[in-house]
Amino acid sequence: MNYFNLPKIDLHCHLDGSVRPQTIIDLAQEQSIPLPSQDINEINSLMIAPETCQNLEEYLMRFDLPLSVMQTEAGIERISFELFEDAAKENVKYFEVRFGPQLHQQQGLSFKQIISSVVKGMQRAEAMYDIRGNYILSILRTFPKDNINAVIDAGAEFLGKGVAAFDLAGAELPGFCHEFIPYAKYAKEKGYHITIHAGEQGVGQNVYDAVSLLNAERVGHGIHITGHQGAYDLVKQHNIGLETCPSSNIQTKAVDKLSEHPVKAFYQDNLPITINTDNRTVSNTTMTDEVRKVMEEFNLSREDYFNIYKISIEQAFASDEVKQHLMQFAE
Ligand SMILES: O=c1[nH]cnc2c1ncn2[C@H]1C[C@H](O)[C@@H](CO)O1
Ligand SMILES: [Zn+2]
Repeated sequence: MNYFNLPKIDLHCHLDGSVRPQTIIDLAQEQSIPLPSQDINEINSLMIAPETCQNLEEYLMRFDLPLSVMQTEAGIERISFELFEDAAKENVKYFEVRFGPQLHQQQGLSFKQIISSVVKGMQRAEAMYDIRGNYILSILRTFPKDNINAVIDAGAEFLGKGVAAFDLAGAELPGFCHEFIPYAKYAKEKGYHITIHAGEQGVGQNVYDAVSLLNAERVGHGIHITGHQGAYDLVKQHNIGLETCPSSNIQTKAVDKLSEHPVKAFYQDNLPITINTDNRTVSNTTMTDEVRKVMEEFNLSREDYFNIYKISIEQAFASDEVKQHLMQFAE
């Protein structure tokens, strides 16, 4: 099967984990930021999380370098444009990209400037290519909470105009959801969709909490519902979208190898699974690669692929008009 040509939908991809290495070099030069090397291969290998990663925390250390050049409006706009361009060129028809506005204030940008820059880059790509998208605002779970509502307020202006949802990301501790109830409630009241990274690092209860306490409509990863019957049943009962990211899960040791990934078992049990990249540079992947890996490892057919494509449409935080557009590509 030609995986490159298949129409694809990516609902879980981080902007800062998906920066082109050459862009890091260009922007560092423009912004007079010293780099450990000027060699593109060296920069690339500094950003890719190695197979020897022990856990999610080690994986997350790869984001400092890209973030160092994502502190100006022009840099952020360019990186957003290029990510949508890269995705469009491999036939991604709809793309939800997430990022943490709190990580882009090192040089004093306001949340409005930051969010407006990512949206502008996305819209420039949408005008040039056959791709549609939305942004998801990720709050870092380990950061101080005093500016979370300011992020939500700044993003609310862009709802329906490039921003669609609220997320929690970063290291996953057991029980983290309890601390974020008022923030998720506030985001929901403002009109955000809710997706939460949960059940990535072994804690199925976190998925249960994300759905029951934070009103999550989808969860990032969610794979550890396998060890928690209550979470599994809740996901099934409420048709909660599971944003699986197989390569990333292997790097963070969420699973030991692809054959042990529960994505096929979930699919066979009619859970709404989607296939996504998580971080194109840090996980050294594309949607073409993720789809190929899953289909080949689990012997999925073309019909299975389009079932998953349609689940992604159903789970997308997109307008009805965009969903209708995406249905044109379905078989
Ligand atoms: O897979 C992930 N799990 C939890 N947090 C993640 C993952 N990938 C990236 N992040 C974090 C690191 C980024 O700096 C942040 C915003 O994109 O989100
Ligand atoms: Zn993620």
